[in-house]
Order: sequence, then C-alpha cells, then structure tokens
Amino acid sequence: MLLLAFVIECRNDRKRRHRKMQSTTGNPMYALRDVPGKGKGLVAIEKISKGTRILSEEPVVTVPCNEQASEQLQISICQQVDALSKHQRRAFLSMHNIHAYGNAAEQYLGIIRTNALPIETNESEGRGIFFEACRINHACDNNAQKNWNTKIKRHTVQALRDIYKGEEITIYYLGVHKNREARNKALQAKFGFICLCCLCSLPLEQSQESDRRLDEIYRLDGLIGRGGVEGIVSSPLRSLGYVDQQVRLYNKQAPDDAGLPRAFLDAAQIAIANGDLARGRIFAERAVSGWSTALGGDSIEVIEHGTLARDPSKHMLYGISMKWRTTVDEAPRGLEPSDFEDWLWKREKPKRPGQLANLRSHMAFPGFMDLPGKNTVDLDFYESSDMVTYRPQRHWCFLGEIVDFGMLLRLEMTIKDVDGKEIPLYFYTDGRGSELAPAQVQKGYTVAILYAQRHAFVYGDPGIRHEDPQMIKIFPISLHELLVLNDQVQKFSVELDGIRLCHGCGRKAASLKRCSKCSSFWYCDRACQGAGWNEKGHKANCKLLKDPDLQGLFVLKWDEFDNHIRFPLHAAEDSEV
Ligand SMILES: C[S@@+](CC[C@H](N)C(=O)[O-])C[C@H]1O[C@@H](n2cnc3c(N)ncnc32)[C@H](O)[C@@H]1O
Repeated sequence: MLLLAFVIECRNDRKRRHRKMQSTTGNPMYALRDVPGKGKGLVAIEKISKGTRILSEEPVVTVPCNEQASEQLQISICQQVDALSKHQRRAFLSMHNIHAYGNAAEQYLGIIRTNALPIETNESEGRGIFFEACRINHACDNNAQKNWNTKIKRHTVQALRDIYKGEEITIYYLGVHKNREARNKALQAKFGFICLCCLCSLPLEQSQESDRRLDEIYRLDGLIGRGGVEGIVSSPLRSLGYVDQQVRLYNKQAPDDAGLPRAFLDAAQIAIANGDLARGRIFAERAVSGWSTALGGDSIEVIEHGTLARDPSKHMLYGISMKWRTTVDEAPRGLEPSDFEDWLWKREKPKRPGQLANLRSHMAFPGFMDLPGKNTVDLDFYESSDMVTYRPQRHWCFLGEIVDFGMLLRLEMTIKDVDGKEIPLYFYTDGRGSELAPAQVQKGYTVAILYAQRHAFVYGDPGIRHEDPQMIKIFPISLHELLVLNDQVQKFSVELDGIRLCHGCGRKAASLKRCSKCSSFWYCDRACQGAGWNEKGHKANCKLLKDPDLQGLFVLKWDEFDNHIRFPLHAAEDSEV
C-alpha cells in the first residue's frame, strides 16, 4: 500500500514537473531585450494598461526558504535542473548570476540566489525560479507589482500604472520601501547593483523630501501596529489619524504604491473594530480595488477582503467596541469629494485664527459613545510621558439634554446626547445633586459636563457618574436649540480678514456695531438690530450668549491642554477671543 502510494506520488511529481516546463512564454505584451546597464530585462511591446496581468507563471526550480547551501540542497537543485529540457536548461543557465562559482552545483545556487522570487506551498515558504518574472529588473519607482498568488499557485506580475510601448517593466526587489541610502545598500549587498531609477536620480532636495516621506510612512507603520487590537479600541481616532497621514504620504510619494491597499485595510479594521460599518465598508472597498490592480481579482487578498467589503460586520473584530457605531449605508451623500474625505477620516477642520470653537465638533464635544471609558486609558484623550501617570491631552465637554430626572438617594437624570442616545447621569457629588438650584434642573435643558467619562454601573446601563460640582453647567435651552445657536455664532460672531456679517440683514462689512448686551452679534444699524432681535431670535438668545460659561465654551482652545478648566468659565478664556 505504501509502495503504491510512493509510485503514484513519483508519477504525479513527474507530471507536475512536466506542467512546470510548459509554463509560460509567448506573451505578446513584452519582449526580453538588452537594457543598458542592467543586462536583460522585459520591455513592453504594446501599451499595457494599469491593472493588466502582465504574466502568470509557475516556478521551474524551487528551494526552501533560508536553506543553507547544504549538500542535500545542492542535490535537490541539480536534480531539478537536470530534469529541465535542453532549451529550458539553456534558459536557466543564461540567467544572471552575481555569485562566483567553482562547479555546476555552485553555479546553479548562484543563479537561484540572484534571481529567485518568494513562493509559498501548502507545507512551507520557499523561493522559485521563473523564466520570465525573474528577468524583470528592479526600480524603486516600479511600474509593476510581483506577487506569489497562493490561490492559483503562480507568480503574477500586474501593471501598477499604464506602461507605454517601449517602456521597461520594473518591479520592486526589496520588502519595505526605505530611504534612498538604505535601498541602495540592500540592493548592492543582495543583487550587486546601484539603482539609477528616476527616484534614485532625483536632485538632492527632492530626493531628501522623498526620503522623509518614506521614513515617515515607515514610522507610521510602527505606530499603527503598536497597540494591536487594544490600541485601535483605546485610541481609534489617533490610529485612524496615523493611517490618514500614511495614505496622504503615499499619495504624494507614489499614488500607485502597493502599500496603499494595506493602509486602507488598516483603516477598515480600525473602523470595524469600533462598530463603524459605513467607513469600514468604504475603506475595505478601497483596499480591494488597490489589490485588484496590483495583485488581480484571483488573489487571496481580493477574495478575502472582497467579502469584508460586502459585509464588514462579518469581520472578527466587529463589535469589540461600538464607539463609532454606524450602519453600512450611513455614509453621507452629496458631499464635495474633499468634505467626504474629511468625514471618512474623521478629520477635524483646523481652526482659522479668530474662529470660535464649534459645539458640533465631536472631538471637543463628543457623544457618549465617543467618551473615554472610566477604567481604561484612552489615548485619544490622555497622554503620558512616563506611561504611569496620564493627563488629558486636550479638553472635552459632554453635552446632553435632560429628558427626565428624579431624586432618590441622589439626583439622577436621563439625558440625550448629540447622537440621540439616552443615558443615565448619577450625581455622586457631596451634595448628591442638591447643590443645583431646582430652577436649573428642568426637562429640555442642556447639561454640559467637562471631562466626562463613560462609567459602567454595576446595576443599570452605562452612563456618567458625576462627582465634581465644578465640572457641570446647565444651560436653559434644549440641545437642538443650543446647536442651532452655535451655528449662528459660527456665522455671525466671527471676523474674517476684518469683515463681519450683519446678523440682521446678512451684509458683509468691516464697520458693523456689536450688540452691547452680549457682544456676540454685529449689526449695520438700529434697523438691523431690530430685525435681529425680533425676527431672527436674538431676543431669546442674547441673554444666553451673555452667559460667560457659554462664551467660554466658544472661545476655549479645546485642543490645547494646560490645566483642567472648571465652571464658571470666563476671564482667562475671554481674553482668547
Ligand atoms: C533578477 S535579475 C534581473 C534580470 C537580469 N537583468 C538579467 O539580465 O537576467 C537581477 C539582476 O539584474 C540586474 N538589475 C536588476 N535591476 C537593476 C537595476 N535597476 N539597475 C542595474 N541592474 C539591475 C542586477 O545585476 C541584478 O543582480
């Protein structure tokens, strides 16, 4: 029985070898040509469009990965080379060899070391010789991508961008994209040449700029992966920000870089791990599209992550945190492309000088699910220089409207946050809530709590445990009205290049007069002030806007943490307007 299995295996092996020998050739897209300074190389003989599969090839000789030059290896290589046809053996021996040799076995090994590309079988990883793929020369700004396709067990090369007739097809020999010096060190040590591609021939200043980008991409890679799953749950915004930076750098450096899909997958995983299916799907789609171009639709990357793009909730990380919860089709429609990107990457628009804080900013005024958890260190909110003590890296304030309240042992409220989520708020202050005047505690009023955290109560739903009376303020206005007022403040309170907008008639002018009561809105004259007061709601809002605590929310520099702020806010922040 065993012997029979051995004989069948030998026959299969011969068949496999035979198949190997018939592998490729005859591809009309390219030809093997002399390339000055590089020996031979593959040159396009017609235009090859981006995403085209240039070749797909099985190995003719294989070796295990990192195998030392043992006698056993030499025997195996000699057997494989001897099994090649005369024509193939000639092709093999004509391949480039940068290693000195004393006999045939050493010569074969030298050829393999100079040319072999990575392969992966069911049993192990190794390297293989491909008659055509191994003829492709290197460029640091390569126009094609090599890949061992584990699904079809072939080496594929795809066009990363349009390659024109007469242009040389190039791949990238090294693993990670490094700076020019590091690349050339590695290329010289491993392949015996100095690269003279366009990227390596840039003038000094541009070359240094390119190096800085590559070094930064590499550094960001480390930061993205640093905290593992815990990191992307404890500081998702920061992690997504790293990927955002990386993608922007890739787009500047090489928009067709095969590293981009990996970055999009990282972004998809961050979004999905935090319950954000809308962003997760979009990022996964971008990753799949990049891999389709670089690796082809039959690659494992496209097949596996295509499923993810169709249903991101199937990802194993989905649900670890629901901090950013969205449904798959919740992406906004009709936005300008740049606004869509801002939404996708959760970018906060940088404040212009003189601009006020926006109460709609999720960074400064997060919803409940975006708050840091009480028992974990959320690196989107805290920082540490010694990894022992942590302090906020910025200020934040939770806003919620009182839906209901009651007093048993302590004051308890149900409040609805900016995302419409209802949560309990328990007063664990010394006065258990009695420090608030009854007139302040009204349904429909808005509670502002500085540095709020999500608290898991033993009995009952997660909510906020409020302890410091100076961290809370109640505004006599609903959350919706407060946000509408905020929109008006953003429009009518700011000065841009010396120009303001009249709250009464909307006219832009440099010489407007401000409301003497709240100092927030500006008017052309008494008639406009009257219109603002009676028709545009300033009568109701003026008193609110006079409140230094509300003004403080608008003028505070939320992203600059020096010390904790407390209510009442005023004076110090006033001067920052
Ligand atoms: C895998 S082979 C590529 C095909 C090879 N040019 C030939 O004639 O068979 C690798 C060798 O090609 C040469 N080569 C590849 N890329 C090069 C480049 N950008 N500049 C100079 N030589 C290069 C180097 O000698 C290197 O060791």
